[in-house]
Amino acid sequence: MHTKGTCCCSFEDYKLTTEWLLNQTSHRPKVAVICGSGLGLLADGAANKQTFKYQDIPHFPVSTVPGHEGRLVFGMIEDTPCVFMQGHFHLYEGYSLCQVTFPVRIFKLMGVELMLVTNASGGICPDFKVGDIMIIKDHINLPGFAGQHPLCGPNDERFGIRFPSMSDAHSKDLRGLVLDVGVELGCSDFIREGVYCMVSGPNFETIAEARMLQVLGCDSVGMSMVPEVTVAKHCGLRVLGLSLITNKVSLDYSREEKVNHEEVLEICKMRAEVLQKIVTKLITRCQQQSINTH
Ligand SMILES: O=P(O)(O)O[C@H]1O[C@H](CO)[C@@H](O)[C@H]1O
Ligand SMILES: Nc1nc2[nH]cnc2c(=O)[nH]1
Repeated sequence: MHTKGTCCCSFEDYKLTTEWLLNQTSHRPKVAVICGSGLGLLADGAANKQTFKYQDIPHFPVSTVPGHEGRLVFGMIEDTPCVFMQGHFHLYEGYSLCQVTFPVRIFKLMGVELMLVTNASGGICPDFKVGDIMIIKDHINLPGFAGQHPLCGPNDERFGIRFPSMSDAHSKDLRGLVLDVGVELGCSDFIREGVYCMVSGPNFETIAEARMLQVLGCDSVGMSMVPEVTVAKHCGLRVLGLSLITNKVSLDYSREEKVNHEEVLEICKMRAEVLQKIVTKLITRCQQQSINTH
């Protein structure tokens, strides 16, 4: 399982990792939060924390990208038991999509009902500003169009059906709730909604590629999240994605600025605190309204 580039997770692998974790912790999470680049501190608000390094968890891939700590943190947000992934996995690291999405099925087997995904992305929509938080309304699975899809291969009915619908991948109720939370926290002026496109990376877009994505209806672009959301939806989890706009994607040949990962991490640092408040309030509101259950 630690070998890169192979698609090799059996039901027994998922079960073994789940049982190992459940034997090591008394936490029984209902909500999973995947923290994107530079956003690991979303776990800081949790109480009663118990932390595992990815390298110590059987079958877990390890993080290789700066800004991804590589730790699984269990903890309570008020009365809700949660698990946070401080760092997630990418195709460009050399992992198969089976490895990239491995934790999602562990969450399912542990009893998680709701998955929140955060990430960093480049803004394509001309109205977006650096620092905006985009509620993901929908996504485009560009690698999936070329056969790089986490559900390719034999379907395991214990997780979900062969041909799952993705037309409601991103929960409408939860998207509405983020808008309400934004008003309560006084930050609705930088909360947006839009379509996220996944590319494999690791290079940032050429101008021609960025223009193509704009024509396709993409509001932002990044290198993650879509495989995890697809696998989560396949196995019946509710999903909400929040993408921090860390840079404006160049659509113009006369523009001199070039994006880099350090700048991405800098913007994440600037907005992590407010994102943490949104995530915490959202989880609390879900608990109050019991909308994290089906
Ligand atoms: O999607 P996350 O991992 O948050 O980060 C985004 O930022 C990194 C590039 O700077 C890439 O990993 C891209 O996907
Ligand atoms: N592909 C891509 N990923 C990003 N992650 C953060 N910014 C960007 C971007 O501009 N393009």
